[in-house]
Amino acid sequence: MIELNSVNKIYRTDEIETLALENVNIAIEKGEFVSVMGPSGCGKSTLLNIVGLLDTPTSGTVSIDGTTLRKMSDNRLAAFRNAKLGFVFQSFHLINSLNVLDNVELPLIYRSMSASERFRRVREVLDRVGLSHRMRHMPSQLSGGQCQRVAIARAIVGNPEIILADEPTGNLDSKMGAEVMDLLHSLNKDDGRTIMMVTHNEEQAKLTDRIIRFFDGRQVM
Ligand SMILES: Nc1ncnc2c1ncn2[C@@H]1O[C@H](COP(=O)(O)OP(=O)(O)OP(=O)(O)O)[C@@H](O)[C@H]1O
Repeated sequence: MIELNSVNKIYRTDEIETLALENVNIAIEKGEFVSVMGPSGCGKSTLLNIVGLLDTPTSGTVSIDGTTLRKMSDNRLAAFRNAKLGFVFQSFHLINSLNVLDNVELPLIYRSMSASERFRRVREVLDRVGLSHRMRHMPSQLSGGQCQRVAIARAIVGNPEIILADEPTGNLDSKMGAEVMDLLHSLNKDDGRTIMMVTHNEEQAKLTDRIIRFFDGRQVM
């Protein structure tokens, strides 16, 4: 379902070239929960950005559900990303000036949905993450774990098949981290969503279906 073939990514600055990904070949099946691990600077975020269509490989191809993404226009790419992918980040990336409801509603604004339909959907996902009673709170009035659950609600509100999570528990204590992991496992097992998660936490990675390890831009077995 997610397929990377011979993907290379080179960052060029005036002074140096960095080969951030070298000949990466990955296939992730629908419904899999995969962890990506490796030391700092080995290319994990680059990989997630490429799978998330936020960046393009220097060479090689990325396809999602059989659609090869190289040839798409920016507009189509944005629509594809909005429909297929949900993102969760280490530092939540909530908009601090918007309340929980408005943050979660954001991905739906670009869809042709009535306001009442959008509200119904936001309520549904906030119920799913156990936070509908915090709908009118601002992010600053929530705990870190609650912020991450709001971010997860925002990631799933558009019903994407794939969730890309970049160190989703990196800013949380172990109890809140465990709650967020339980939620991700439920989104995988109960809702059948495919999850690709970058993590530094070996214990969490062991509980996923598969660990992809990187070192210096290359996959290691
Ligand atoms: N925009 C950029 N321009 C130049 N070099 C970059 C850029 N982004 C990343 N790199 C380099 O590419 C390599 C891979 O970086 P990446 O952020 O993917 O690593 P990472 O494994 O996610 O690291 P961390 O665990 O510290 O977040 C690093 O050597 C980094 O310095």
